[in-house]
Amino acid sequence: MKQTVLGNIKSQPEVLKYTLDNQNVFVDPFVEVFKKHDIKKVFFFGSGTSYNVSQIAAYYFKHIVGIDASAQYPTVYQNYEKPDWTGMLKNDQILYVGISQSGTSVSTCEVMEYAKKNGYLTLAITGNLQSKITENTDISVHLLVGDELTPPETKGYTVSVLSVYLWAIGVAKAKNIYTEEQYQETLKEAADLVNHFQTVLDESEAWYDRNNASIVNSERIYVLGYGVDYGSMLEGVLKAGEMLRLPVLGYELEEYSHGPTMAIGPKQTILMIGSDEAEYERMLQFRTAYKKYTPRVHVITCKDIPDADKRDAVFSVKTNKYLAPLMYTVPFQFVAAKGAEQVYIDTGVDPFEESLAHYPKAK
Ligand SMILES: N[C@@H]1[C@@H](O)[C@H](O)[C@@H](COP(=O)(O)O)O[C@@H]1O
Repeated sequence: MKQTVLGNIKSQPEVLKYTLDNQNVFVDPFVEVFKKHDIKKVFFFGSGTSYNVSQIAAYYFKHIVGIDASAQYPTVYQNYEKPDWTGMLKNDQILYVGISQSGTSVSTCEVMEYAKKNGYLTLAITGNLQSKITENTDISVHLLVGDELTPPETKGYTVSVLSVYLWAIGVAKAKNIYTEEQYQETLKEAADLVNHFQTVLDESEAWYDRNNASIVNSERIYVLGYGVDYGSMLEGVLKAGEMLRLPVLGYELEEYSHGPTMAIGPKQTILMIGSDEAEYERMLQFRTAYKKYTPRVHVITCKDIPDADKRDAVFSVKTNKYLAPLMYTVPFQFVAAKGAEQVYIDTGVDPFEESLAHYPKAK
């Protein structure tokens, strides 16, 4: 049967559970690199959805593992950055991680080749272990998403975020940053979220269904995020942009208040993503202010909002701020896929036929 984006979205409870249950496949080889080498810095690379995952991965490695980590656009990195501007690190203290579900994104493959040629440690995570990216990396591990045969990635995103989270807590355990007890506790939190993912889907779809009329009729959509959910914001922008195809703009929460607000109007939709971090109260302050200019203000969170209304998606499933991006992306998946369906866009077809972004698939 032909895959659909909506079908892939709805398969997430199952595919996330499979990923969690089989995590040794991709966690063990990754943690091994940290056991063998004194890694001081990690670069994460990816394109599109996989770049957005890289943003979240870098956050995890900085804030869970306590290591220097960053997400980079492959081409920008290759042309304008250096592995170590201080010149103090040895090659085997720097790890390059390429994230590519297909394994064929041109710039991600190229930056990994560049890193390998220059003698740095390279590791890829991909859904296809025969793909191009695996030719250019020391180690390739399997992204357990199965086939995603639609042009936009949805389940690929959540499986990738869960995978990089499991990497981070696995490394935290190996480096004694987490005690065995803390590790088990965090693993349990991940399992709890995965086991409740059907509720996340149901609540996201119900939220979309009660708000769809105003969302698909927006003159533009703004997505605002902060902290770890800066990456969630990027993914929200990408999904709505590639499927619903309305003008969609994304900003860091505070940054949006510096100018873009001059254009605010009643036919604009503002979607704010909020985890349990320093900016949470600030987001609620902005929510009250923006509501004076447009009624279409939505907060997506699992924290309590004292005056939550039907525009907000307040999940009954609760989780920590690191895992929350897994669920906060789901409302955007529905905006993108169901919204597209309602305006007769076929998300199974990519109308842009130029094969510039990807290498051809391995046979
Ligand atoms: N339209 C897709 C995006 O949805 C995807 O995120 C990107 C990266 O793909 P990959 O993860 O396979 O490198 O490729 C294409 O551009």
